[in-house]
Amino acid sequence: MSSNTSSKGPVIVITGTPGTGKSTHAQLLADESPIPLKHINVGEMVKERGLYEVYDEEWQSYTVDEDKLLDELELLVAEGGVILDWHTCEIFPERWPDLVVVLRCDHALLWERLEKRNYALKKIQENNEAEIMQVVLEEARSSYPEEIVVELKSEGMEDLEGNVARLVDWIRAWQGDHTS
Ligand SMILES: Nc1ncnc2c1ncn2[C@@H]1O[C@H](COP(=O)(O)OP(=O)(O)O)[C@@H](O)[C@H]1O
Repeated sequence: MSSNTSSKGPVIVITGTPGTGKSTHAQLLADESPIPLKHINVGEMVKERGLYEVYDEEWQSYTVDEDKLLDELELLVAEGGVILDWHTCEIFPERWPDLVVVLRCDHALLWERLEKRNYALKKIQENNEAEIMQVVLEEARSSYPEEIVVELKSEGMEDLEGNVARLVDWIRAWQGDHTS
């Protein structure tokens, strides 16, 4: 069980390979949630607050300073009512999330989305392969209890709307369980 049972809102992790739709889902969920939720784009936070050790030019990515990042996030998570949006989740302590959503996307569609972002070919290939091998899903399953990990398809607008409606229902149920 999460440590956030008495807090003002649940802690929801939205994870998945880059391009699967995490930020799109997190933003819509924050807009539609019956409880105010703060959308934390962890990748942006790492960049803005300098929570990294080096920037790797070759892979166009940051090597995150995990201790610093966890210290910053701990304060936000302790308050509750947050969506943690990141392409990896295993560094978040098991006690943090009430729900871990893993978004999935057909790899050919994902390739197109990442091309539109002008990612280098090598980075597109790496992410494409990670999606095929369901790396993030396995990571989530090995880091958190089975019952809080949910795999959702994110290929079209109907998926997005259906997923967010389902998550809003989950938040209402959470609210019911945590209101005395
Ligand atoms: N379910 C979906 N249906 C249609 N387009 C989507 C869906 N999910 C994401 N997209 C599109 O794919 C791109 C990547 O989405 P984004 O939310 O930025 O992914 P992530 O945060 O996982 O990197 C965006 O252009 C977004 O509009």
